[in-house]
Amino acid sequence: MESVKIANGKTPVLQLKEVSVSYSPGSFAVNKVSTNIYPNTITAIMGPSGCGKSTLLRAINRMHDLYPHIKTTGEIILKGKNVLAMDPMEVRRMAGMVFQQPNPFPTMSIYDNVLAGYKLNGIRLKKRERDEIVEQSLQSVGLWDEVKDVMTKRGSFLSGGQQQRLCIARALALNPEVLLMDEPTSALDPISTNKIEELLLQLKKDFTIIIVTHNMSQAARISDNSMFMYLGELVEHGNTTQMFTKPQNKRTEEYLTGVFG
Ligand SMILES: Nc1ncnc2c1ncn2[C@@H]1O[C@H](COP(=O)(O)OP(=O)(O)OP(=O)(O)O)[C@@H](O)[C@H]1O
Repeated sequence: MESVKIANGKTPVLQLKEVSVSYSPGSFAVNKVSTNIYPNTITAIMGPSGCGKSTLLRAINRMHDLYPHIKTTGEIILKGKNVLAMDPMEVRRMAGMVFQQPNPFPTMSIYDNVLAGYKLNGIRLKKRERDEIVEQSLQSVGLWDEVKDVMTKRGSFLSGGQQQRLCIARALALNPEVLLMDEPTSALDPISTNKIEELLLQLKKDFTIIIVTHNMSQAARISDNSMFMYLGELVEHGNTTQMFTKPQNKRTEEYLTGVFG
């Protein structure tokens, strides 16, 4: 398993040690995945449908906790903290999640949507702090100029691409250590997709991003490193350019060349 080539001289922001997830006893949707994710990188998780990409992403921010029958084992260390032993609310503050379908809270204003994480965490802020966080978060996703005069309108008033940028702003508002994105552009048109891709390249200067994608050209365009998963296992994790030109594993090569997928 490739790991040296992805180290960027910094301490890993996220460490996975033999992480397994099972939906039913004896079968593993994610099977002993171990690797490190380094700061200020974009990591693409690729692999055929059902290989465990979303399951792994959800394990990182403890979303499986909502269902007691789902068992997660191994160690997930985020910024030195043991995710599986932490308060799930704190984990979700440190590991922001963005989904395939833009999901702003439909009855909330754009302004309140950006601050939703604070509300859920019961964190009270002064009006000046709220205004600052909203402006800064919307600026960082390039949405401020488009929405600053319609801040009281509902999030659902925006276009799909704008809604997705609002959801990214909502995650960034909490200043997460890692941004987890599950196929964030697959419901968007090419122009909105392009905008999000450019945005992610900007955001990696300040954040660490993990993105599940079925779109190999997207992975090649924006990611520094790629993980290839197959049947719940992490087959290869390496520098994206290297993986696309010289995959180490035959399965990775077959997937990338379209033999299966
Ligand atoms: N809630 C669930 N209950 C039971 N099994 C599940 C559940 N969610 C996923 N699985 C199973 O776990 C395995 C991994 O699914 P997962 O959704 O993580 O794969 P994926 O690689 O993200 O797939 P896709 O690319 O199609 O989104 C699959 O066999 C799937 O059927």
